[in-house]
Amino acid sequence: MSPSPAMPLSPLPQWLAVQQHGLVVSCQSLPGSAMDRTDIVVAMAQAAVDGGAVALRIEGVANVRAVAAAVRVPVIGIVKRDLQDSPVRITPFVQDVQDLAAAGARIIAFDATHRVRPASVQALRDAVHAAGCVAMADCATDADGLAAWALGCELIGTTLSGYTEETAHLSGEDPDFGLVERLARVGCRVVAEGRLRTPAQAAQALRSGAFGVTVGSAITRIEHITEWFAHALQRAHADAGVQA
Ligand SMILES: CC(=O)N[C@H](C=O)[C@@H](O)[C@H](O)[C@H](O)COP(=O)(O)O
Repeated sequence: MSPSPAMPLSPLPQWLAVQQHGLVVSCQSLPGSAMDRTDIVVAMAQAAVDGGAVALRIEGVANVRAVAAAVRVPVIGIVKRDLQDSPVRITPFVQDVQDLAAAGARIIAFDATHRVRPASVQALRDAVHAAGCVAMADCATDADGLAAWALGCELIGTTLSGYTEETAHLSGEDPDFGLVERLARVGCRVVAEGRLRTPAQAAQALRSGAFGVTVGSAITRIEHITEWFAHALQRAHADAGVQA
């Protein structure tokens, strides 16, 4: 990305400004898992708040409604859909935005990547603002982030780095600290999100210039956490077998 002059920060409501440098916990059960129940999502959300989360990222209108009623911190609402004619999954429709706002989300996140999509980034941003909410643009690249920031989205998430065709080479890698740093350096308000697994990585994201940090799987997806440990044991066992 060619260097560009720092861009002015878009205004942020006071209730969100005070949460700068805080931890957002994404409480998203894997679809169909034993944890995929609204009462469990609410319990995870409450436990995350008790642990110090300043905001929660919640998927699905019913889950957003239940969590927003149960906690005092802001909810970042999303809806995930698997569409036939677009790779965009996160909050693809204007109607999704309106439903999330009605359910109590104060921040609404949506896919802001440059891909074939049912609703433009601008239309989604307009709908978020018309509902009186804060717009979080889930991005994969510098170009996505800069475009969303220029459109007036208040938060730029690195959520989709590693999850698009263009960035697939980054999947399985560390968090995309480079993307956080480059976008923050040119003046974007960045939320680091995606593949943050440890407190040290969360701290590194802040040092890279992030406004806030979102952690999901490493806190709320027992299946993933268990797999990480189980695979580590299998690898250690296999290594020991080779050495024996
Ligand atoms: C790519 C995509 O669809 N990400 C989703 C966005 O809401 C969630 O599945 C992630 O859990 C979330 O972004 C947090 O990331 P991590 O679970 O790596 O901490």
